[in-house]
Amino acid sequence: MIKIDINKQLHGSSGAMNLQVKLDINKGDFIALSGLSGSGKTTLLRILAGLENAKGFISVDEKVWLDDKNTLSIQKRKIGFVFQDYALFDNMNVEQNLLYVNKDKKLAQKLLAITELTKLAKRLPNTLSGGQKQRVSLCRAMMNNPELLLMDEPLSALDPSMRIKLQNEILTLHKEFNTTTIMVSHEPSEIYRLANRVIVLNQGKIINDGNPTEVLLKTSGSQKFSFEGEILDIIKTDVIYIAIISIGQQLVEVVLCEDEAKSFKITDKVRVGTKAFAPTLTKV
Ligand SMILES: Nc1ncnc2c1ncn2[C@@H]1O[C@H](COP(=O)(O)OP(=O)(O)OP(=O)(O)O)[C@@H](O)[C@H]1O
Repeated sequence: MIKIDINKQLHGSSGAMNLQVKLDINKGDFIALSGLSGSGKTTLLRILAGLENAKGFISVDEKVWLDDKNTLSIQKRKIGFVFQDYALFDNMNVEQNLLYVNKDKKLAQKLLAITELTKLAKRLPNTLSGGQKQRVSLCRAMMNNPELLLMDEPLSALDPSMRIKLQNEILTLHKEFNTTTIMVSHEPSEIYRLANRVIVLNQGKIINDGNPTEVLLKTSGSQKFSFEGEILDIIKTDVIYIAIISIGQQLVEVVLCEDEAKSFKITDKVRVGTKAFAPTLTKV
């Protein structure tokens, strides 16, 4: 069990903001940490890693990492940290990057095999693709036998097919080592696939905490579908108005009556929902 009860005064984009997080995490949990830009996600990970100080309390399996009197140093916390920008040692090959953390060759070989990197063990990082580099940094984080694996948007720089490949490898590693994990992610499909719990931060506070279905499913009442989008245009035709809304990569049209049209404006963020049709699926 990991117990967290911390606070830290931050300089948010609109003035002072108190990061205040109280949280118990079960061993083996995979937590997705989500929330708007500037809500405090990275700072929370950095506090857990010991890279940043804060007031409060952190304990991992009864061992105190932070309290009023003591702050356990980064080196003494069993943490694995995976950053968006890989942060590998460029002058060391893949295997050396792993063995730098821990000389356990057997573990290094196992991790490289799981992530299909065995053949690349002697290559330098700058000869690897982004996806391969991120697999190396994931392996390197696991070399520490971490009690807590922290990942800050590790897949956001990768293209969609590489993202899915890496998601599968993260899942395989999680099944194999059962490492308690906190991963910053904004991607619902990624969160759904990987996490068993989602925590949403806003202005430094937890505003939502639950399983992915509870937190991510945005339909309510009798709504069958609901998507978030932005109004790009509102066009008046004979008697009705048509709102052009961008949702992901697509544009959709929604018919509005005059009163509705007047209550929205271009650039409004909206939720498009529907109640009364039976959806069909076709492969694309
Ligand atoms: N050490 C610090 N002292 C004071 N303020 C800080 C400190 N570190 C970060 N901040 C501020 O706290 C706010 C939260 O930053 P943080 O990077 O944690 O947000 P985030 O949720 O990770 O955002 P993003 O999704 O954009 O990465 C920002 O406004 C930032 O400028």
